[in-house]
Amino acid sequence: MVAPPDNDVLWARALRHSFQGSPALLGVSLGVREGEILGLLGPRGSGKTTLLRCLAGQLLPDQGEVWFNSAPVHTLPLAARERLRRDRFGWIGGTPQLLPELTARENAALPLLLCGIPHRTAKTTAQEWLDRLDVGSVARKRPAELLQAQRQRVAIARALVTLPEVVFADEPTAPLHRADRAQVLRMLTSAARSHGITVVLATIDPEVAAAADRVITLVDGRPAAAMPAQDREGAASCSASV
Ligand SMILES: Nc1ncnc2c1ncn2[C@@H]1O[C@H](COP(=O)(O)OP(=O)(O)OP(=O)(O)O)[C@@H](O)[C@H]1O
Repeated sequence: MVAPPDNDVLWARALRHSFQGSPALLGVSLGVREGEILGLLGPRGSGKTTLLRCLAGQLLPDQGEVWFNSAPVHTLPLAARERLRRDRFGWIGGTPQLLPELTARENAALPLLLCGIPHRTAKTTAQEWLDRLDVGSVARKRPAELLQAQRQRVAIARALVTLPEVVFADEPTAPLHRADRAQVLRMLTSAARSHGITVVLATIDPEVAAAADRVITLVDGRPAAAMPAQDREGAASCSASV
């Protein structure tokens, strides 16, 4: 096994994965530096979510390696990967999945409570993040009473509330109206930058990817730059800016 470079917080080598024989990742290698915002840009079905899930330890790749802070993730047993996800990572999906019986503030506070933070502190910290994301005024409402855009802001607050080392964001602005997108993206990136949080941001939208420090374009399960030239021409609509 080759050890990853010391300055990469996340490092993946030659990741391959198929679902029921149909390939989703065809050999992706990448490194993410501490505090970096890395964009993964690609059309639907290009493997962005599968790559994020492998990097986050949610999914074990069929082949290849994932390292976090110079320790292998792909060889960890399930319970250790779940701990890693709970304690060190945050996840923002394209559809906010909040617990319906909890208020917005309780949802945002949940990761802190799971880490054993006292209730009062967890509530105060969650409220601060909701305020920062402009949903402080709906903190006592339950998800069913919120607009989809508000639910997504709560989900983003929940992902940031523990100040995780890495946030994986899979189309984080997808449920938002166009006017809201830039603002929410700015909040996410400025919160990440001010706390030194590394972000891996998957998106289909080049405007969203432009918020990243560096962009890797995926096409058909591999980085566009790694494709043979004749294939790359066909994928010119989402060209790489690595
Ligand atoms: N759980 C799954 N079961 C079966 N096939 C899957 C599963 N997840 C992804 N795939 C397939 O793997 C390929 C890559 O999908 P993936 O979701 O990683 O791409 P994506 O770039 O994130 O696309 P999207 O923007 O649509 O989410 C697609 O062909 C998809 O249909």
